[in-house]
Amino acid sequence: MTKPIHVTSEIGKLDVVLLKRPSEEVENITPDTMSRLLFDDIPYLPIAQKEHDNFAQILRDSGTEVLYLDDLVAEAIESGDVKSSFLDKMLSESGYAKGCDHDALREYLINLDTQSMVKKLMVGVRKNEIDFTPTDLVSAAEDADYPFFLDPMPNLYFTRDPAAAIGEGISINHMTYSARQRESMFMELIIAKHPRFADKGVHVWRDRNHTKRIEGGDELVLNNHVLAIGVSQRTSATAIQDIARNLFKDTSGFDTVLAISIPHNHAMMHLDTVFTMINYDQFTVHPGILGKGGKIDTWMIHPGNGDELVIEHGHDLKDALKKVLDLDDLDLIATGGGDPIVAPREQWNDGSNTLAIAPGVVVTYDRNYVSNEILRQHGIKVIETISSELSRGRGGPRCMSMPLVREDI
Ligand SMILES: NC(=O)NCCC[C@H](N)C(=O)O
Repeated sequence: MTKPIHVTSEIGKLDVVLLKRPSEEVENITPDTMSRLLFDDIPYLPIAQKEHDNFAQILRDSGTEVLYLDDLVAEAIESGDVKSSFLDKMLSESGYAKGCDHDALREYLINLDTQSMVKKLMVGVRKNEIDFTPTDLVSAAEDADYPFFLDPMPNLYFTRDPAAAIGEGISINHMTYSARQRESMFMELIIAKHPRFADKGVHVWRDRNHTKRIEGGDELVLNNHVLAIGVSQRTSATAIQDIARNLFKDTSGFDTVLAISIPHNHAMMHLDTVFTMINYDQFTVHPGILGKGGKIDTWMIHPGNGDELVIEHGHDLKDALKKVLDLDDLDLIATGGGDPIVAPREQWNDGSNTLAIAPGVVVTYDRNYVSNEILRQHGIKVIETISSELSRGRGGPRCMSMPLVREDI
């Protein structure tokens, strides 16, 4: 029987995927909180939902089973009978370990049915929702005008980042910014308590109880023994070495981690915003990540003695990919055709962030029409999804999907 998690490539036919339909958490973004919540604008929710439904339907029409995060979380809570303990953990990680505001929030949330409680945790709790005025010292010292008890989690529709499926296991991530750190609690809960995953032999290659950061947008499964990881704004060297050690010593089958350095900025926050695998030997690459003469820093990591890692530094992405994939040649397809105006414009709206649903078949945003046409010229089948509002969160089709099962290639 297929395992609940089985991902041995970026391109094998997508059988099962995890999505999160954007909901009212997006309507809790304000101009004041926008940049801290990692958004560049405020999406218009009804259109964002229509666009997301369109994306989900494309996947279903391609034979993919679509699971939704909030459903799995509610089912895991019910099945594990952990409503109370999960709520306490969430409140604690939201800054309310105890005290009168903890008690008021707890009272409000625990009395909701499980689905409503889960939704509320994701959407956030505004101060005016609860008839309660904190009188404790800590609250008095805080900004009285701040509108939320619990911050919204508007980035949840980017299911790619809080966790990553690798082989028959998962990395559950300690994320970089506080705006997203609580998100991975949901996947931790699902793996531990949901009947589809719990006690089904899902390995946790690295859990979220770390201080060093890693995010799923940086974790690309190139094949059944090679993982590429971005050295980025969101993923640290320590976390890369940690997960490499765990993969090498466990039963993962992985023997190579290829770390790829990318610029540390918001537009290119993860490796998958600038580089994705779309066929056995074809990749999208944003030319902005390549330095003089097309150079880029890479580190090929292999197991050494005991816990040691053997690390080989290089400067050529194509060479490194040819080596780890055992290919004579490969096709790096430049976003926007490498045009100095088109490439950064389309990359900004995730023109490099393609989701492969089978070898040579990708889902992309329709707005990146230059890059889409170039992909077609390179023989790729491109299925476009509508994208005016979803793209305001700075993530594309790969960011919005977490593959759980792919066919082997
Ligand atoms: N893998 C990705 O690149 N995900 C996009 C995440 C966008 C989100 N607003 C963030 O900044 O984390």
